[in-house]
Amino acid sequence: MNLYSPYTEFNRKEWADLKKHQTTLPLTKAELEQLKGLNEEVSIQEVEDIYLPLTHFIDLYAGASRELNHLTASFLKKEAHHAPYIIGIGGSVAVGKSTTARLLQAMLARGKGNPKVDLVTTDGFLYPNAVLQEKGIMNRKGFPESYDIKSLIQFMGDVKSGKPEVMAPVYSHLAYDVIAGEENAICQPDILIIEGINVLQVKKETPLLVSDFFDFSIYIDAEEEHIRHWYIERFKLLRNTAFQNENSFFHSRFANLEEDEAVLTASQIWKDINAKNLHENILPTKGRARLILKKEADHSIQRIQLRKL
Ligand SMILES: Nc1ncnc2c1ncn2[C@@H]1O[C@H](COP(=O)(O)OP(=O)(O)O)[C@@H](O)[C@H]1O
Ligand SMILES: CC(C)(COP(=O)(O)O)[C@@H](O)C(=O)NCCC(=O)O
Repeated sequence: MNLYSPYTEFNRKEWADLKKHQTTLPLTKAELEQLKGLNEEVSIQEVEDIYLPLTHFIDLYAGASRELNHLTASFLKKEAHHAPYIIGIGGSVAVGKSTTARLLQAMLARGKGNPKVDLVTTDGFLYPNAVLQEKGIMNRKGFPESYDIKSLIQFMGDVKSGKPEVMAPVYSHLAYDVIAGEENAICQPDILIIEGINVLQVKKETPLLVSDFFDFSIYIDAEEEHIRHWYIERFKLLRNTAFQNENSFFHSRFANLEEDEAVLTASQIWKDINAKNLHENILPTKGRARLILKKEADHSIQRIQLRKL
């Protein structure tokens, strides 16, 4: 007997067949290049097969959610306030969350009525390095205790309740730290995408969860061996690019590593930090996502699972 699964599963072709006929691609190849992260592969075919049906589906959901807000307000004899449609994107370090988030942002913004779509990453809510050092958890960056989860939940609540301007702190991968005094203003977007490894986590210390504010959620999935490989390849690329910048936190540590040393270093960081975090805190949240996108070794999405309930 097959166990009940809360997900309906599609292979790539089945999913691609769901796209509306005669839809023109909202992105050019050049724009796609700009949105791609380091060591990420996304083809125009991927946009057509995966992201076009996905954008259409989210558009439908967002429209229905706006309608529901109006119905609820009318029932309560209140004015409907501006509540953004919030999409959470989770998954491992180096799985390609930021590429998916940027692609969705660009495509949703080109949809009917040209909605205002903002994107925030949860790394801005990491404690600054000085605080992590004080707490003795500098090697736990990305683990639940390294985030100021209360500020993140306050931020989500303020955005969802339609505050005219909510400030999001900014993280720099170059400085490997939150940038003191730098913030992005989030001003009543129609859609907010929030991306980060921790967005689907259940933390007992706070009565509310980040995901309580989500209208839709996506988990980017792949076999660990692929993600590990992507992490190491990206580290090798960073050694020749970002780490060469003298302002990079990693400049003095990693810029002059030989190739084999770089592979060893990246493998060690993966094993000690990111793989541990994946097993303990990220993978267990997969089943909480509305949609799971499973990537193969070439980064292409080949399996899509959509929650039935
Ligand atoms: N040390 C680094 N220096 C510069 N950029 C980095 C560094 N580490 C990660 N990045 C970039 O930061 C972004 C987020 O990376 P990550 O948190 O691993 O999530 P994902 O790969 O799932 O988007 C990616 O675009 C990646 O290329
Ligand atoms: C900053 C991150 C924790 C990701 O943060 P996110 O935006 O997912 O909240 C991650 O990219 C990271 O730096 N991890 C620490 C180990 C490492 O340097 O790979």
